Amino acid sequence: MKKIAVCNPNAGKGLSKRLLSTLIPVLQNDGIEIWMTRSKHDAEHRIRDWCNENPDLEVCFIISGGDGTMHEAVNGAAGHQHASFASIPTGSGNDFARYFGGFELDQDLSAAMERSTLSKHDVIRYKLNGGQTRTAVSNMGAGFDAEVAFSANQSPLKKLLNKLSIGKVVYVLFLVRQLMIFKPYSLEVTVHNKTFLFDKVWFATISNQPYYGGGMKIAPKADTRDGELDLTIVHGLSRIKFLFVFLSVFKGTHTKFKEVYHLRSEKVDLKAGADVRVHADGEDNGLLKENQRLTATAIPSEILISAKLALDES
Ligand SMILES: Nc1ncnc2c1ncn2[C@@H]1O[C@H](COP(=O)(O)OP(=O)(O)OP(=O)(O)O)[C@@H](O)[C@H]1O
Repeated sequence: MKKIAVCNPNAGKGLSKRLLSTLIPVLQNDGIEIWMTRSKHDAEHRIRDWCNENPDLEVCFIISGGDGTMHEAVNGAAGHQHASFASIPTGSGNDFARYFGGFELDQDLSAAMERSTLSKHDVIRYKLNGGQTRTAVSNMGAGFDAEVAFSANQSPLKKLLNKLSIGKVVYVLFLVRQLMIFKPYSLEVTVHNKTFLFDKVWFATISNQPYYGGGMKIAPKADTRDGELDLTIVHGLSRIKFLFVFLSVFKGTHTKFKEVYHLRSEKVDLKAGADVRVHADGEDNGLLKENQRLTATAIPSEILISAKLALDES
């Protein structure tokens, strides 16, 4: 099988650049083709071009980066019947690798991949504001969390703090800022042909697997082999209580609060009462426009993942 390593030097708040000096000789030694991404969306475009030129070749895209790079890779390869994916987690969040299992930087990668398991998993197929259909692997969401990530990533402060190796501080600063200014919104949710209205929503997350935001267990029981999506809505809270509940997501204990609504369905349809920012696998997807829809469907056994451990063994 052809193996292509797609390496994002920008992942891990720049840390990846240093890690790549260890990784590249290993990849070269294993005879793996190496692509360095040159900009945002580069991985997606190059993978799409490669798949169009080689529709019948079996390929494993080994992603050295975080969840955003994996998101781009999976979208680039959409429709290619013979693609699989593996992760060498060098991002900041790495929720894909946290759940599926990633490969280490300095090991004999080819040998490790020989011993690994290939398994099929569900993905989230979604449409925003009636636009193009896209895929998320781990999760997507609308509201507070998407706004924190967006504003932190836009900020010139981020570059400066990354240089000082304290890049995570910028998220804390923007979390506090959003906590003060975020305006909870109303949300119409349609599942199983029934429509529910939620008021004062802080965020709504659609999960394929438990983790998001770098290890927060937002949907503790989500499973990528059940053909369903887990919807979590946090609503009707004061700012102070929201902070408390948001922090409890790290442990997955938020589910006991009455303001945290959860359900499981193969399809979810959301309509917001205001413009709300959306992320997919932590990547900014722009705004869900007022009175427009975000529809998400679980596509069973759609993605082939090469991982160090079968999930049953982990
Ligand atoms: N050469 C590059 N220069 C600038 N940005 C890039 C480059 N290559 C990829 N990117 C972008 O870098 C962003 C961050 O990548 P990624 O999400 O993989 O890392 P991360 O944010 O550190 O990890 P995680 O998503 O797991 O928290 C993505 O939006 C991706 O499109």
